[in-house]
Amino acid sequence: MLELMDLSKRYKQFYAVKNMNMYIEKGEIVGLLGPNGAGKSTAISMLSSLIEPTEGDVLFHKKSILKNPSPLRKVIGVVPQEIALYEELTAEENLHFFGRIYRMSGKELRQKIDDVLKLIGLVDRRKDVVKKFSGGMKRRLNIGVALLHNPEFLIMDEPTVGIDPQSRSYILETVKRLNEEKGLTILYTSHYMEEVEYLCDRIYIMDKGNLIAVGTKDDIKEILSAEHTIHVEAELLNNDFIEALQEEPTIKETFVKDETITIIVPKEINVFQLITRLANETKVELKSVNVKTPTLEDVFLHLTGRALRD
Ligand SMILES: Nc1ncnc2c1ncn2[C@@H]1O[C@H](COP(=O)(O)OP(=O)(O)OP(=O)(O)O)[C@@H](O)[C@H]1O
Repeated sequence: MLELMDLSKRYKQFYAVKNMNMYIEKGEIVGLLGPNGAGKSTAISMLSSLIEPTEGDVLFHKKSILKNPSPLRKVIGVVPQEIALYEELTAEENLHFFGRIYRMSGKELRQKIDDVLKLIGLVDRRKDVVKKFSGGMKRRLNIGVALLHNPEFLIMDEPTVGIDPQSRSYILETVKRLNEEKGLTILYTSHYMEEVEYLCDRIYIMDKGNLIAVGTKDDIKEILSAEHTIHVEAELLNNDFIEALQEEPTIKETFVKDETITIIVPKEINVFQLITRLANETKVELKSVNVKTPTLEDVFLHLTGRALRD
């Protein structure tokens, strides 16, 4: 349905997106994952024809959107990262305002506003002004605006940033339902691994403007198939232990977060023996050493040497 062909965006000498290739089939939820500044928003802006690429092309049903963006524009809904709502208007008034921009009116618009309010779980709050809403409710209304004109293809730019866990899971469930029940094609960008893992069949991972991994969840996890990801917990971590792990040549990556150390080692290494020895030498009391099923987060760590939320 949609294809990105060697798409690049350059600002002076700096490539925000470089040679990006991607396809999205009808009915899919595709994940675009990457840390802040990876180039996700720039890619989305190009593929939704908001900004022009420096090089490359975007094809919608095999036709370039650069020459003629209107067939795509008619069927996409974009949920921007920034909340775009009028604080002084009620939820209903906001939907009405944006519906009018989509040239909807009368009974059709009233019916659609009712449907959307139900879908985003804000029927009871329809008469409340947006400035009284929590961050999560604003995000949900932001999504509602993008759904007013019955889009076939929904682009969501980090729709769960900075919200409470309930709103987050509500949004994730809504995205799943929109796909399963209404057949909506969705491009979902996030820097949360677990969201993309939960929602998407196919995933593109970006870093510093480049795609660094592409495939199904299983394909991407396969990248780690020759390695184990181990989580090490200690009573009290000390720097000597961390340094010993970092300097150990058989350990590929060492990453410390709170009291847990994650390391990546080739499968053939007897990791329990190794860690116990290093802990003894540096006088660290181990709490647990667990081999984990690799997550996409581990894949990102493996590919870039950095955690996704650095
Ligand atoms: N108009 C612009 N001029 C110059 N540099 C830009 C411009 N827009 C984006 N960039 C740079 O391009 C890079 C990618 O930005 P982009 O917003 O696409 O990343 P992102 O993955 O969406 O991250 P975030 O989650 O922080 O929005 C960043 O380094 C950003 O500073």
